[in-house]
Amino acid sequence: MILTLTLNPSLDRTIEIGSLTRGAVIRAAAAHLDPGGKGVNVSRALLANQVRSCAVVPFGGDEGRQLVALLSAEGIDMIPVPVAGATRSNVTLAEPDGTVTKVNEPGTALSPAELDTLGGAVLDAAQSADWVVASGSLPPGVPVDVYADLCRRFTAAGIQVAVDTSGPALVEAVAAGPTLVKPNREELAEATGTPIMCVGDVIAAAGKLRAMGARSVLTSLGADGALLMEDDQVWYGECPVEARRSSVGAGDAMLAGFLAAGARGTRALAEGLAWASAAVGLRGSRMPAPADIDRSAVRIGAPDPAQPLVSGG
Ligand SMILES: Nc1ncnc2c1ncn2[C@@H]1O[C@H](COP(=O)(O)OP(=O)(O)OP(=O)(O)O)[C@@H](O)[C@H]1O
Ligand SMILES: O=P(O)(O)OC[C@@]1(O)O[C@H](CO)[C@@H](O)[C@@H]1O
Repeated sequence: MILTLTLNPSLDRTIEIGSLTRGAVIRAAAAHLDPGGKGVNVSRALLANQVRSCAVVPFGGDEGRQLVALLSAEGIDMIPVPVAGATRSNVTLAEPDGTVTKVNEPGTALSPAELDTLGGAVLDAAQSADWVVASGSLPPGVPVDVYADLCRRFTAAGIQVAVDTSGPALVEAVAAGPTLVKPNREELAEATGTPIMCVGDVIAAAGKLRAMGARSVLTSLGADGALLMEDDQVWYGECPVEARRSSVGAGDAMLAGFLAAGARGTRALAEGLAWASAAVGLRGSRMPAPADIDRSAVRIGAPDPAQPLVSGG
């Protein structure tokens, strides 16, 4: 079972527009409301593909109750933890060519008592877990080493830990020796303080994260695919998408597919790429089901360090 923790979940509202014009009144073509948050999405993707997962989710206010209702409607196995602050709403403006502009609220602070309750829920549920996935941003007021602390506890107990976050929380978590981290290009560049313009830069930066403590580094690179570094091996892969609709949640789908396929080597990398590309072809932050996933377009091989990264970085 894969347990996910999302300290900062969200209601994800995706609004489909023709084009983004600042200062204008834009008449939306359609709108979608999805349950969101990075760990939540990992659990949603796993559920959609019949892989056992449980999501620990703080929720507050009418928005939090709506989040829990949406997750219940999807059949998510979850441990909802009531908190005082209202669950945030994040808005995506999606254009016909797949370009997305995203506005994420900071979320509301968690009190030390609420954080303790969440930590206890995770520790209890982790007793029957193979993996713990700590994923997403931290709400205001949460100590930056919260993922690192959980990482130390679980690795000491022999439970594998995956972390997908950014900034100081990622740097702190890496130092705690997680089994796996899943930064995107920008998060990797920020964590290592190195510009990332080509595949060789990704390899060097992922090597820095391993030297800092991470055991495996799965770096997602948007339209440029992904690079996996584990032990002394490196693989690069890509999976073109015919019709981009929304890349929101594609990294979460990648992590879910990678974990579902055993979280090591080219088979897991290929599955992560296939799930991620499927997510890009779906509206909003929908997670792919088996019927959405096409593995035939996945290409895996040795990286070419000189290959430039062409998607936005
Ligand atoms: N335009 C695209 N074409 C093909 N694949 C894409 C595209 N955008 C994203 N992907 C796939 O999705 C994966 C994750 O994308 P990205 O690197 O943007 O992750 P992310 O920033 O963590 O996403 P999110 O935080 O929204 O989950 C990529 O590694 C790639 O496999
Ligand atoms: O603010 P964070 O936690 O970094 O990201 C939150 C978020 O953008 O991540 C998911 C996509 O990965 C969305 O469901 C959600 O809105």
